[in-house]
Amino acid sequence: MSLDAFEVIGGKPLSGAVVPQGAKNEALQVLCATLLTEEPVTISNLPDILDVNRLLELLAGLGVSVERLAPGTYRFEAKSVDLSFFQTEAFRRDASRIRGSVMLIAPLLARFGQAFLPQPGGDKIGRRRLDTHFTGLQALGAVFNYEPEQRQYAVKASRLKGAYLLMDEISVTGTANVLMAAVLAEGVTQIYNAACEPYVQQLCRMLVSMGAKISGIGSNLLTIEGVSRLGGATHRLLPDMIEIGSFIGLAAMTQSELTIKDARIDQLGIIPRMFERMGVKLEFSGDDIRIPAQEEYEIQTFIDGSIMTIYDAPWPGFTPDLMSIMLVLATQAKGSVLIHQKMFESRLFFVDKLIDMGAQIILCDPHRATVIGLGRKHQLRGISMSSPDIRAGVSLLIAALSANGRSVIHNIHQIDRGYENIDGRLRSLGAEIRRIEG
Ligand SMILES: CC(=O)N[C@H]1[C@@H](OP(=O)(O)OP(=O)(O)OC[C@H]2O[C@@H](n3ccc(=O)[nH]c3=O)[C@H](O)[C@@H]2O)O[C@H](CO)[C@@H](O)[C@@H]1O
Ligand SMILES: C=C(OP(=O)(O)O)C(=O)O
Repeated sequence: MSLDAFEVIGGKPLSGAVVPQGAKNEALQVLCATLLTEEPVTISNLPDILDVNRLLELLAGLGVSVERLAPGTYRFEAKSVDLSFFQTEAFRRDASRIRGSVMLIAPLLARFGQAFLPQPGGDKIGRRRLDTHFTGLQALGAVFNYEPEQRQYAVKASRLKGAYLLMDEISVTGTANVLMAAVLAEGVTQIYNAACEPYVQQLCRMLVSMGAKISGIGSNLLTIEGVSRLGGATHRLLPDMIEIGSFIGLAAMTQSELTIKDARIDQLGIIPRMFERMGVKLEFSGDDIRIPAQEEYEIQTFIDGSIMTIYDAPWPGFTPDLMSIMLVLATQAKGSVLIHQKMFESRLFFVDKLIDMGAQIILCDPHRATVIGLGRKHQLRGISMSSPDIRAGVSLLIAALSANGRSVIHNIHQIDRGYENIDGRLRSLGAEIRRIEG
């Protein structure tokens, strides 16, 4: 049996400073982009997490030279790419484990004229369609084929030609894919209704430093003038904004004083403001965020006195990946909030575990949950539970750290997908947590 569970003894305030890891979702994009050139690309601040390590293995399998220069810093050289790797069982297995593998498609299509992909993995949080990716690539001239029996996607193109694209939804990885095809396409491409999350902006910046011509970075209209080849680059990942939000939630729930160092506050959009709406005090000093120990926090109401709603939206709206953290945070707040998870259909079901721990939550439907904050009148109680997805997993971990007594969280490889050495870092803040068989 593997050590796939955490044992947590909760109820202890933590204290200290944390440096956020590099952003998981940015890492998955820029790693795929290394395939766009035969010249060396060096990327630093890569987090040591399951999803990144799996993608590194996929790149190595494709023949990319992957050289670790220092912890978190790697040099990539995609000089001789081996497309026969697509036919291997290793490729099928590893590519279907992570969501990020979907972004291998466009760079391979753009540089070698073909790509295959099994149904990519990632969180099981409801339907996650890929239509936007493929209709975008088709508009640039690719021929697309889906084999339903094998759940396998294939694309081919002898040449890609720039076009005007109105994306049918704002997709983060979809935008990244089409963008990576467009940079090497002939002529001008416009991507309207593009996603503009910091992950996508960072990918654009790295592509520009490789020689791509992109304007409109940070907006929902990207204009790309294709070039015939791209060169090498050096790129550093932003701190992971979802991890930053997770630590803010952790500090408030456990009444701890924590400092998040080098948080790139300028890149966090409305994330800090949303925590402030939940009553969490934040102090900004330079690029650090200090969360003072707070006995209680009170959820604000809207100006007219009506109940607060927190809902997700494409950037610059509030990221769906922090909705579970907001929900758990609300369980101990003073006041009530409606959590409205608009994007994903199965991301709120973990509330059952919080209810078992003593939280007051009404799951209205798969997208909405009303939380009636306990206002610290009762502490949550430790229980045994299983982590359904990465963010629910961390939310349950936060709940367990704030709860009275012992909790066991199973299925923690879900958390390890996106949080580097989370138990070690929590221990250094004073948490009682260890890995056990599960
Ligand atoms: C590896 C990676 O980067 N994963 C992130 C990426 O996933 P990913 O790129 O897979 O997610 P998409 O942006 O494509 O869309 C997410 C889901 O929301 C739906 N949708 C999308 C836009 C919209 O306005 N309304 C709507 O309902 C889509 O149909 C899809 O089911 O972006 C998601 C949305 O920020 C994040 O949760 C994931 O962590
Ligand atoms: C949903 C997430 O990841 P993925 O898209 O890799 O499943 C996430 O990071 O919250």
